[in-house]
Amino acid sequence: MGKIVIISGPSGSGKTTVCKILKQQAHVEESISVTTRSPRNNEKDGESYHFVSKEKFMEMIKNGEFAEYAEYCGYNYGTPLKPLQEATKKDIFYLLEIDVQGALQIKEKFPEAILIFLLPPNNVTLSQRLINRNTDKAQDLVNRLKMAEKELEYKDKYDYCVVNDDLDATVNAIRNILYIA
Ligand SMILES: Nc1ncnc2c1ncn2[C@@H]1O[C@H](COP(=O)(O)OP(=O)(O)OP(=O)(O)O)[C@@H](O)[C@H]1O
Repeated sequence: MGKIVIISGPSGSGKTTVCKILKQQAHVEESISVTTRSPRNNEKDGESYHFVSKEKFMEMIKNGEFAEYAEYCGYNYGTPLKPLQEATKKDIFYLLEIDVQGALQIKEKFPEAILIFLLPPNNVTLSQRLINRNTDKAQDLVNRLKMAEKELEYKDKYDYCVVNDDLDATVNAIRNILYIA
Protein backbone atom coordinates (compact mmCIF):
# COMPACT_ATOMS: atom_id res chain seq x y z
CA MET A 1 0.00 0.00 0.00
CA GLY A 2 0.99 3.66 -0.30
CA LYS A 3 4.02 4.84 1.56
CA ILE A 4 4.16 8.27 3.14
CA VAL A 5 7.57 9.88 2.67
CA ILE A 6 8.27 13.02 4.67
CA ILE A 7 11.03 15.37 3.54
CA SER A 8 12.04 18.02 6.07
CA GLY A 9 15.04 20.28 6.45
CA PRO A 10 15.87 23.94 6.93
CA SER A 11 14.64 26.50 4.44
CA GLY A 12 16.99 26.37 1.47
CA SER A 13 18.13 22.79 2.12
CA GLY A 14 16.57 21.84 -1.22
CA LYS A 15 13.27 20.12 -0.33
CA THR A 16 11.26 21.62 -3.19
CA THR A 17 14.03 21.02 -5.73
CA VAL A 18 14.44 17.38 -4.71
CA CYS A 19 10.69 16.65 -4.54
CA LYS A 20 10.19 18.18 -7.98
CA ILE A 21 12.68 15.66 -9.43
CA LEU A 22 11.38 12.70 -7.43
CA LYS A 23 7.79 13.21 -8.50
CA GLN A 24 8.71 13.01 -12.18
CA GLN A 25 8.99 9.28 -11.52
CA ALA A 26 5.94 7.03 -11.87
CA HIS A 27 4.25 6.04 -8.60
CA VAL A 28 5.45 9.19 -6.86
CA GLU A 29 2.94 11.90 -5.94
CA GLU A 30 3.25 14.94 -3.74
CA SER A 31 0.88 16.41 -1.19
CA ILE A 32 -0.08 20.03 -1.83
CA SER A 33 0.06 21.94 1.45
CA VAL A 34 -2.18 24.81 2.45
CA THR A 35 -0.45 28.01 3.58
CA THR A 36 -1.16 31.55 4.68
CA ARG A 37 2.14 32.85 3.25
CA SER A 38 2.09 34.79 -0.03
CA PRO A 39 3.00 33.07 -3.29
CA ARG A 40 6.58 33.55 -4.52
CA ASN A 41 7.00 34.85 -8.08
CA ASN A 42 6.92 31.43 -9.76
CA GLU A 43 4.26 29.84 -7.54
CA LYS A 44 0.72 29.19 -8.75
CA ASP A 45 -2.21 28.48 -6.45
CA GLY A 46 -3.02 24.77 -6.40
CA GLU A 47 0.39 23.78 -7.78
CA SER A 48 3.06 24.53 -5.18
CA TYR A 49 0.53 25.31 -2.44
CA HIS A 50 -3.09 26.18 -1.84
CA PHE A 51 -2.78 29.82 -0.74
CA VAL A 52 -5.49 30.86 1.74
CA SER A 53 -6.26 33.65 4.19
CA LYS A 54 -5.64 33.26 7.92
CA GLU A 55 -9.43 33.14 8.47
CA LYS A 56 -9.87 30.33 5.96
CA PHE A 57 -6.97 28.42 7.52
CA MET A 58 -8.55 28.65 10.98
CA GLU A 59 -11.86 27.45 9.57
CA MET A 60 -10.11 24.45 8.00
CA ILE A 61 -8.56 23.57 11.37
CA LYS A 62 -12.00 23.75 12.99
CA ASN A 63 -13.45 21.48 10.31
CA GLY A 64 -10.71 18.85 10.88
CA GLU A 65 -9.42 19.22 7.33
CA PHE A 66 -5.72 18.82 8.22
CA ALA A 67 -3.63 15.72 8.93
CA GLU A 68 -1.17 18.11 10.59
CA TYR A 69 -0.64 21.82 10.78
CA ALA A 70 2.05 24.08 12.15
CA GLU A 71 3.24 27.66 12.26
CA TYR A 72 6.58 28.41 10.62
CA CYS A 73 8.26 31.83 10.52
CA GLY A 74 4.95 33.55 11.25
CA TYR A 75 2.89 31.72 8.62
CA ASN A 76 0.56 28.73 8.88
CA TYR A 77 1.06 25.50 6.95
CA GLY A 78 -1.15 22.41 6.85
CA THR A 79 -1.39 19.04 5.10
CA PRO A 80 -4.86 18.24 3.74
CA LEU A 81 -6.13 15.04 5.36
CA LYS A 82 -8.39 13.64 2.63
CA PRO A 83 -5.78 13.34 -0.19
CA LEU A 84 -3.36 11.80 2.31
CA GLN A 85 -5.89 9.14 3.31
CA GLU A 86 -6.61 8.45 -0.36
CA ALA A 87 -2.88 8.16 -1.11
CA THR A 88 -2.34 5.52 1.57
CA LYS A 89 -4.80 3.29 -0.31
CA LYS A 90 -2.85 3.56 -3.58
CA ASP A 91 0.40 1.82 -4.53
CA ILE A 92 2.48 4.99 -4.57
CA PHE A 93 5.06 7.00 -2.65
CA TYR A 94 3.32 10.09 -1.29
CA LEU A 95 5.78 12.92 -0.61
CA LEU A 96 5.13 15.43 2.15
CA GLU A 97 7.45 18.44 2.18
CA ILE A 98 6.77 19.59 5.73
CA ASP A 99 8.49 21.09 8.74
CA VAL A 100 9.73 19.18 11.77
CA GLN A 101 6.63 19.85 13.92
CA GLY A 102 4.32 18.54 11.20
CA ALA A 103 6.56 15.56 10.49
CA LEU A 104 6.36 14.36 14.07
CA GLN A 105 2.56 14.77 14.11
CA ILE A 106 2.28 12.61 10.98
CA LYS A 107 4.69 9.98 12.37
CA GLU A 108 2.45 9.66 15.42
CA LYS A 109 -0.67 9.11 13.30
CA PHE A 110 1.08 7.09 10.57
CA PRO A 111 4.01 5.28 12.25
CA GLU A 112 5.01 3.60 8.97
CA ALA A 113 5.83 7.01 7.41
CA ILE A 114 9.46 7.29 6.28
CA LEU A 115 11.13 10.44 7.65
CA ILE A 116 14.00 11.95 5.66
CA PHE A 117 15.89 15.02 6.83
CA LEU A 118 17.69 17.06 4.19
CA LEU A 119 20.82 18.83 5.36
CA PRO A 120 22.73 21.63 3.65
CA PRO A 121 26.46 20.93 3.17
CA ASN A 122 27.18 23.82 5.59
CA ASN A 123 25.69 27.09 6.86
CA VAL A 124 27.46 29.31 4.35
CA THR A 125 26.14 27.27 1.42
CA LEU A 126 22.65 27.36 2.93
CA SER A 127 22.69 31.17 3.21
CA GLN A 128 24.15 31.47 -0.27
CA ARG A 129 21.45 29.26 -1.81
CA LEU A 130 18.68 31.26 -0.14
CA ILE A 131 20.22 34.57 -1.25
CA ASN A 132 20.67 33.28 -4.81
CA ARG A 133 17.09 31.98 -4.87
CA ASN A 134 16.04 35.59 -4.41
CA THR A 135 12.45 34.81 -3.44
CA ASP A 136 12.23 36.03 0.14
CA LYS A 137 12.02 39.46 1.71
CA ALA A 138 15.12 40.33 3.77
CA GLN A 139 13.32 39.79 7.09
CA ASP A 140 11.87 36.44 5.98
CA LEU A 141 15.35 35.37 4.94
CA VAL A 142 16.77 36.25 8.35
CA ASN A 143 13.90 34.38 10.07
CA ARG A 144 14.46 31.32 7.91
CA LEU A 145 18.17 31.22 8.71
CA LYS A 146 17.45 31.64 12.42
CA MET A 147 14.98 28.75 12.30
CA ALA A 148 17.55 26.51 10.59
CA GLU A 149 19.56 26.03 13.79
CA LYS A 150 16.49 24.98 15.78
CA GLU A 151 15.33 22.60 13.06
CA LEU A 152 18.70 20.87 12.92
CA GLU A 153 18.18 19.79 16.54
CA TYR A 154 15.37 17.49 15.34
CA LYS A 155 17.41 15.60 12.78
CA ASP A 156 18.07 12.63 15.10
CA LYS A 157 14.33 11.94 15.26
CA TYR A 158 14.37 11.17 11.54
CA ASP A 159 14.88 7.75 9.97
CA TYR A 160 17.46 9.08 7.47
CA CYS A 161 19.59 12.21 7.01
CA VAL A 162 20.84 13.15 3.55
CA VAL A 163 23.35 15.94 2.87
CA ASN A 164 22.25 17.85 -0.23
CA ASP A 165 25.60 18.74 -1.74
CA ASP A 166 25.45 17.39 -5.30
CA LEU A 167 21.80 17.35 -6.41
CA ASP A 168 21.98 14.12 -8.48
CA ALA A 169 23.68 12.29 -5.62
CA THR A 170 20.98 13.52 -3.21
CA VAL A 171 18.15 12.34 -5.43
CA ASN A 172 19.86 8.96 -5.92
CA ALA A 173 20.39 8.58 -2.18
CA ILE A 174 16.67 9.16 -1.57
CA ARG A 175 15.69 6.75 -4.34
CA ASN A 176 17.91 4.13 -2.70
CA ILE A 177 16.31 4.76 0.69
CA LEU A 178 12.85 4.29 -0.77
CA TYR A 179 13.72 1.03 -2.47
CA ILE A 180 15.13 -0.45 0.70
CA ALA A 181 12.66 1.06 3.18
N1 LIG B 1 22.25 20.38 -4.51
C1 LIG B 1 22.09 21.66 -4.81
N2 LIG B 1 23.12 22.36 -5.34
C2 LIG B 1 22.99 23.67 -5.62
N3 LIG B 1 21.85 24.39 -5.45
C3 LIG B 1 20.78 23.75 -4.94
C4 LIG B 1 20.83 22.36 -4.60
N4 LIG B 1 19.63 22.00 -4.10
C5 LIG B 1 18.86 23.11 -4.15
N5 LIG B 1 19.54 24.16 -4.65
C6 LIG B 1 19.06 25.54 -4.83
O1 LIG B 1 18.91 26.07 -3.52
C7 LIG B 1 17.77 26.93 -3.43
C8 LIG B 1 16.88 26.42 -2.31
O2 LIG B 1 16.29 25.19 -2.70
P1 LIG B 1 14.74 24.89 -2.42
O3 LIG B 1 13.91 26.07 -2.78
O4 LIG B 1 14.44 23.59 -3.07
O5 LIG B 1 14.80 24.74 -0.82
P2 LIG B 1 13.64 24.40 0.20
O6 LIG B 1 14.24 23.52 1.23
O7 LIG B 1 12.45 23.87 -0.53
O8 LIG B 1 13.33 25.83 0.83
P3 LIG B 1 11.97 26.41 1.49
O9 LIG B 1 11.73 25.60 2.74
O10 LIG B 1 12.31 27.83 1.78
O11 LIG B 1 10.87 26.26 0.47
C9 LIG B 1 17.09 26.89 -4.81
O12 LIG B 1 17.45 28.06 -5.52
C10 LIG B 1 17.67 25.63 -5.47
O13 LIG B 1 17.74 25.76 -6.86
